[in-house]
Amino acid sequence: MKAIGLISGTSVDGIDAALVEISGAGYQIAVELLKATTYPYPAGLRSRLLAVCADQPLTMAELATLDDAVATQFAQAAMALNADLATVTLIGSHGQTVFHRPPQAGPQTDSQSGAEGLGYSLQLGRGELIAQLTGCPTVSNFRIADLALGGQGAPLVPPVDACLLSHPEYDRAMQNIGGIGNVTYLPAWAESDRAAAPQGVKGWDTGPGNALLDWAVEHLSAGQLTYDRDGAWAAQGVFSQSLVEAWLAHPFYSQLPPKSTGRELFGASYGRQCWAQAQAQELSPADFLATLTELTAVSIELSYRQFLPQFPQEVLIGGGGSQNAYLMQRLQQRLRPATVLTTDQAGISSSFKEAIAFAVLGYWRWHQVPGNLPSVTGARDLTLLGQIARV
Ligand SMILES: Nc1ncnc2c1ncn2[C@@H]1O[C@H](COP(=O)(O)OP(=O)(O)OP(=O)(O)O)[C@@H](O)[C@H]1O
Ligand SMILES: CC(=O)N[C@H]1[C@@H]2OC[C@@H](O2)[C@@H](O)[C@@H]1O[C@H](C)C(=O)O
Repeated sequence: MKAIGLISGTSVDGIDAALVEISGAGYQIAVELLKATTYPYPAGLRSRLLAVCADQPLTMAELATLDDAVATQFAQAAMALNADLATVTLIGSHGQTVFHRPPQAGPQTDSQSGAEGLGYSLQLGRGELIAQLTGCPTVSNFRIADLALGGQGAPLVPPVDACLLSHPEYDRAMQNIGGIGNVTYLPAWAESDRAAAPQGVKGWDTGPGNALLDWAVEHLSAGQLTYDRDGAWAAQGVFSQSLVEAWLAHPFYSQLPPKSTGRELFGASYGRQCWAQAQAQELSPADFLATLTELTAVSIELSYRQFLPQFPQEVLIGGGGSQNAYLMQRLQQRLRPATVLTTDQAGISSSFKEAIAFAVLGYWRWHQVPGNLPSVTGARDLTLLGQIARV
């Protein structure tokens, strides 16, 4: 069947849309990318979303308006693919995360809530409106069922990574570097074993990916730039080892998986603290960007050394960070002796892998195949992910 996957990630840079042909059943699926595009948010909507992610208060009426503005942009992103939507069976839409609270260990602090320690995650862009605007049944709200089972609700892409990127003979790690970084550990998985769910797959958020870097670039360029293209600015600086070490004392890095995070920990407010510390050490803007880039690279390395069952032979990088040449160079250095490649080199688009994944998660929901992996999210059980809005 033809399906469309839509996502705007924690970078809030725009909506990735992928039209795919999916065949097969369960975990034995084949996915072909037919068309893909990135549909940027209008600048005003992007800055509003970033402000909301940074805890700017909003009324319920404003929330409703924002939700529908996001859904409208998502529908337009699907239409921008210029595909014949009558031939598309479903859209799998992740939406825009504006709030993510992982499950809390220990006693619930809010005595008003009966839901002890459960996580909560809010993605804007309601599927019902996307379905009405595009005429395609739309699966959305993928994270909530896993959260209700005590899971992190994230990352959700690892089982799709397992299907698309596992090697039959050796272990791999797939590292996504979007706004936040997340890893999927992929044990060797032979074609002949694929009738059953993948065994031993792990995955968690490793910490900041590009979110802090993007904040810093925007701040240092007084809003003229939104990201460090190819890492060219950072490459002109020298990183501060002492600051990287100080930042690595953040408790998130030593927390045992399953774990997930977001802009709540590694957003604008944390960026401002880091910049104040960098200024106290008289770091130049380029040194500061090099130091943030190093934090991303070292936090990934440490995460592997602390928590992976074994250090992988091969690491595949996906997401926008794979296009940052300076970051890729630092990762190659830090992840030795592993071979560091991009997912493109394994046949899957690094820019559109997550959009493809939400088409697959939609396909699994459509065919009643559980989409979460408790070994990744920590949920009590497998469950169907997503709610279907029909037209
Ligand atoms: N040529 C490039 N050079 C450097 N960085 C780049 C380049 N292209 C993209 N990026 C970075 O990648 C980011 C977007 O990455 P991506 O689209 O994977 O993030 P996302 O999907 O929003 O995040 P997440 O995976 O956390 O949900 C941009 O904000 C930018 O920082
Ligand atoms: C709550 C949320 O939106 N989390 C994102 C975020 O961006 C990267 C990382 O943190 C990952 O855990 C997740 O996204 C991908 C698509 C996932 O669920 O696999």
